[in-house]
Amino acid sequence: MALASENELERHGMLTLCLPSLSEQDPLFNKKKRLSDVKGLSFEFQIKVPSPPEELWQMLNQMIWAARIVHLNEIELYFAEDDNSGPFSPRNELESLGTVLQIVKSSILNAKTERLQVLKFLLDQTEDIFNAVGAGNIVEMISNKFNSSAEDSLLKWGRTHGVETKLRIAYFEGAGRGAVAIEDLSIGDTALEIPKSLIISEDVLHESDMNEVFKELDGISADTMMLLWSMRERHNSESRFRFYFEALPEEFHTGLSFGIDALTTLEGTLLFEELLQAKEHLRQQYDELCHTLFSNHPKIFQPELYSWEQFLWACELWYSNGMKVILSDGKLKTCLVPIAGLLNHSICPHIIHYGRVDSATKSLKFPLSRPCKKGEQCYLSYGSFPGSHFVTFYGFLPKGDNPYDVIPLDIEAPHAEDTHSASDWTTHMVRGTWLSKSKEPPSCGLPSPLLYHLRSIIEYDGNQLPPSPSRRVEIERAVIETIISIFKPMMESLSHTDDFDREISNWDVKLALDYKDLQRKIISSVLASSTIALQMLS
Ligand SMILES: C[S@@+](CC[C@H](N)C(=O)[O-])C[C@H]1O[C@@H](n2cnc3c(N)ncnc32)[C@H](O)[C@@H]1O
Repeated sequence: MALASENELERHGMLTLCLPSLSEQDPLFNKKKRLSDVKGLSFEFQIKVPSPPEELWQMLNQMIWAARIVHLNEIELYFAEDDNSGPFSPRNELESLGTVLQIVKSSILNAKTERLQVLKFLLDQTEDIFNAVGAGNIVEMISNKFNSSAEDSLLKWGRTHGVETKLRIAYFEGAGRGAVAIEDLSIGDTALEIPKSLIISEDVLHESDMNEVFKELDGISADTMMLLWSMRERHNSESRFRFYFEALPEEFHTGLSFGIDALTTLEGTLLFEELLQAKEHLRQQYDELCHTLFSNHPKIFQPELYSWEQFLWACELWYSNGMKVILSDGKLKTCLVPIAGLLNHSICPHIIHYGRVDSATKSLKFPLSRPCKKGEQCYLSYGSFPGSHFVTFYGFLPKGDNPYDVIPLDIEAPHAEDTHSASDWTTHMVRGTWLSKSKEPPSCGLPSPLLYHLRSIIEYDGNQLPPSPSRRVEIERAVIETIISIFKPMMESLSHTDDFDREISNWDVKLALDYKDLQRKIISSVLASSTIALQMLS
């Protein structure tokens, strides 16, 4: 039967709204398709006009569910249980509601009378849900007064060069400087706009005498060149980015600067190994550069500006302040963006999309994905990272429940022929089971892909027949016991009492202790859920 065209449907009093459907280019396409099929969701929605509010509500919910699936990232999808329709994370929720809002808004443009009423209803409801996302997830920081002369000069310099902003700078306990809205800002408003000419990108190298030296070197990356450039530019009183460099901290407190006490505190955690490896890698890189650049070109790379400590400072600058930006030539580059670099991160950020220089305005815009009230701190998303990444490269742990705080598991994928049904996940992980909505057996909050995977390994006993009920219980018990056997030793390695008193410790030991506490909390939740699952089985 031929499908009715949209115009025909409109004549018959039907309203059609279409979400962008799942893209086959998306590497997660198959998994998302399976999930949307399980939930019986489609990406095209039709409703009679007029319809009672309950029916409109139902359709809006279905639209939001489908949008959530479209916007799931890999970690969210791993933990998205079949019986859970979301919300999956603040990030996913903001993206999904943003998509729904955009579709409703674009349909409103040409709508009249009853259709307009329906669309207005959908718009108001979506905006209310949006406001609730923020309200439920904000972990406010405490703002203190501070002497902001360097920041004032930076803002003044920015404004004279075309920066537009609806933000001011304030100081926040435990987070340093941050940006606060100077008026009520709505979704879509541009909180900050930085002209392309103020963005520190590879382009600055073309004006630098370093470029000739870099051309002689094989294999030096653009990021390393920028790092070396910024080490010298920081001390250049003639620099056109002088106000930017003057407003940077003298020291960065990231995991890469952890002292011996903080590292000792982390022993037994994965972060301990990660930090040692990251630091060793940077030291090796420094030693190689030192040999070829600093000794062969001492006039350009003056030894007093290129110590190991200054190299580490520049690495921390780029890791904690670098932003991935698509420049006018369409290429994605890590850049330093003056003023935008003062925005702090939140799990529930206001700004998610900011990565492309607008070719019409030749500027980088920071539009809001959720409203920000006057006086509220305006947060950016640094990305969906686990705590270990934030500690290593940014030197903090985000407040609140971080849905990306996962512990990766080193479980080998079985060969397809060794199992009844190979899971389509090749890597596995856990996170705090308090984040799971499926607390009931058999999963008890443990991730289904992991249970499925272990089941498929254990189930295989050369017998292709479906297991009997008693064998099924045996398999289930073996699955949970395997999980306990992985996490019990992890917990034991973290369970000795720490040697340091948090109250009188340095920033790095405090952060290491916080990280360790978080790891303990995640592992003990996994063990508690496993114990409940075992009790249920007996
Ligand atoms: C891009 S800068 C942001 C501006 C920074 N607060 C400053 O004063 O320069 C990133 C750094 O800000 C701090 N930061 C950002 N978000 C934070 C948060 N939610 N909690 C604590 N510190 C945060 C961390 O020190 C991080 O390395």
